[in-house]
Amino acid sequence: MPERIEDYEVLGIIGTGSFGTCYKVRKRNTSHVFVWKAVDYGSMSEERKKLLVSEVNLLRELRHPNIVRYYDRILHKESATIYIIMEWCVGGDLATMITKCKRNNTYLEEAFIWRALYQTSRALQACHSPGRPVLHRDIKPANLFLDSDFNIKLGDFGLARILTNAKDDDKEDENDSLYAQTVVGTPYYMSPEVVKGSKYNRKSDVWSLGCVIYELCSLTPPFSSGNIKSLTTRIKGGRFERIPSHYSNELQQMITFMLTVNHEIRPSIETILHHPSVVTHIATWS
Ligand SMILES: CN(C)CCCNS(=O)(=O)c1cccc(Nc2nc(OCC3CCCCC3)c3[nH]cnc3n2)c1
Repeated sequence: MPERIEDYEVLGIIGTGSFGTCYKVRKRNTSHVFVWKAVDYGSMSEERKKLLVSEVNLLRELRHPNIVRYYDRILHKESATIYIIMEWCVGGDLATMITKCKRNNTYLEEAFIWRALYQTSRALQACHSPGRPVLHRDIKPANLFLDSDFNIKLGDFGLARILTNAKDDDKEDENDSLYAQTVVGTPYYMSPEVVKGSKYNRKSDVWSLGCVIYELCSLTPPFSSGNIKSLTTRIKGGRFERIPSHYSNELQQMITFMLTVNHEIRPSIETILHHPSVVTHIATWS
């Protein structure tokens, strides 16, 4: 029996993402808490709607301990809204965690940062697997969530890409780079190759992940500026301050490796997961 929106009780709104409104909901018959993202598809063209439904169906197949679980979708024709039902991540997102550290003048534990690197890499490995290259395109702290055991959950798969364009279906964006279209804020995590207009590729996710891991250490992104022009110049230059001195040289070297400007020599996710530093740190933790 397909689910209906009446099966859920809305507990509250938690915000609007790059594509729709996000609610915390409780399923009436089990009391389990979920998130649903309500997306208005009323203004979408027929083919965009088909793309959206096929993308959401694809997401339901993405089952991984470090990827936010997509459970189901409810097509509410009366309001031309699709409700995407997802796992509620009780620990919130890394952007909020970084903000709290800045406010309290505290730094994150190095062990947590290695774990975040490992778990996010495992999530990307699942997306980069040859069978189904679902490139993420929007790796940033606000898209990385935490469960009750502080495990990382990568969220907002692909959706941002498809749904951000949904609004202006009629007009094509002048900048065709899909990544640029999905960036709803300042592109702090955009890779040099995408800045230069090349196609987004698996190594672009590695660059963005490098920026996120840097930010978990320094509480600020490796490349920032007041305007996009100088930000993109800094990204292409690839130079950044060392992470705070209490973090190990090993972690500094791993981040430097991921932030290699030339994507051809930048490590792949596989290289990162098999890197001796990662293997050593994960062994001490697990
Ligand atoms: C940085 N801020 C904009 C957001 C801070 C975050 N606070 S919050 O939203 O209340 C909060 C507090 C505690 C837990 C959670 N859990 C959670 N949040 C999601 O999305 C957040 C939402 C995404 C669109 C933009 C607005 C925020 C999930 N998506 C799938 N599973 C999710 N689980 C959220």
